[in-house]
Amino acid sequence: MHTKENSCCCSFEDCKLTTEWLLSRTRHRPKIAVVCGSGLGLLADSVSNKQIIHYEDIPNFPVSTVPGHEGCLVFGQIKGESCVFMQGRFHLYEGYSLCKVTFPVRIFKLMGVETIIVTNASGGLCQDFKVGDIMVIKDHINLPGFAGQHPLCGPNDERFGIRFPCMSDAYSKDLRKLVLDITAELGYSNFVREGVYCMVSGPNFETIAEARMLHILGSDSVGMSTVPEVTVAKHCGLRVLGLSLITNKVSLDYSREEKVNHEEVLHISKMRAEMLQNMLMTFIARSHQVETINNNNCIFSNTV
Ligand SMILES: O=P(O)(O)O[C@H]1O[C@H](CO)[C@@H](O)[C@H]1O
Ligand SMILES: Nc1nc2[nH]cnc2c(=O)[nH]1
Repeated sequence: MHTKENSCCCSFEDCKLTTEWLLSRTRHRPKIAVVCGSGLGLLADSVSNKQIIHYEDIPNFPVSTVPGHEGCLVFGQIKGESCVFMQGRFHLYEGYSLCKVTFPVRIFKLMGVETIIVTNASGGLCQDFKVGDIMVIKDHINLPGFAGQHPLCGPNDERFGIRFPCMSDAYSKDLRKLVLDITAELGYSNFVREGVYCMVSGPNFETIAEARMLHILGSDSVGMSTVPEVTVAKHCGLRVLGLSLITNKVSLDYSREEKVNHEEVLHISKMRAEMLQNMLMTFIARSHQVETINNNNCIFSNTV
């Protein structure tokens, strides 16, 4: 639980220091950030004029501890658009506070990023979903947040955003429409869905009773990430697109014998990364078509 004393390990000044360090080491000025989910680091393969910076070299940055999360920032361009890819994200179950988990999102904001694309691997709860489907995230359920594990708990720094941000439109409707149009053009509509992602803390996968409960609550897929990053992104006025790769079907039935494991998650992610990459490249090239920036909350913008 957060207390007043330990609630913020990543102050505005810490963020500023890290941002200045990065801006002094790269000429890239990304407008789009992509967070790569488990096994999805390959998404950065199509970046041109690459510059790679390892997390361990960046002041205040956490390091990746989970297989399938490489642990570096990849700066460069996709079809002329300046981007940064996070090859490796941080999770609550790694022992990081949610301030640390979401630290990179604030750094991106301070660097001048306007749009964040958050990807993940998740388990399908919706019975219509198949392994390998891609779910465009329409909304989320912040289950740890209900219990006080929330990245915005603690003193609110108005330079990032307001105390009580609205979350009913966390995932930009315009960006969702654009990505759905693109998937139709690419002929991917048969395996692209829209749905609600639920975050649990992990690290264990769900019991059957838990999975049934999440399904009844309206979750279409479940994972152990994304929601803190999206919450902080929305708080500071970034436009958000969320894409969830269904790597396994979550069992709702005591008679099912299949058992999920992380290796299988990584295997499916790698198999589907190319398709996701095609979607992302086209999306990034056309994202400027959607001009509406969610800047209502943040009073601080790229003036570090
Ligand atoms: O959400 P990402 O980072 O894609 O990873 C997902 O895959 C891992 C479990 O296999 C968990 O970390 C879960 O959250
Ligand atoms: N909690 C959870 N996270 C996942 N990440 C990938 N698959 C799953 C899953 O089935 N459950």
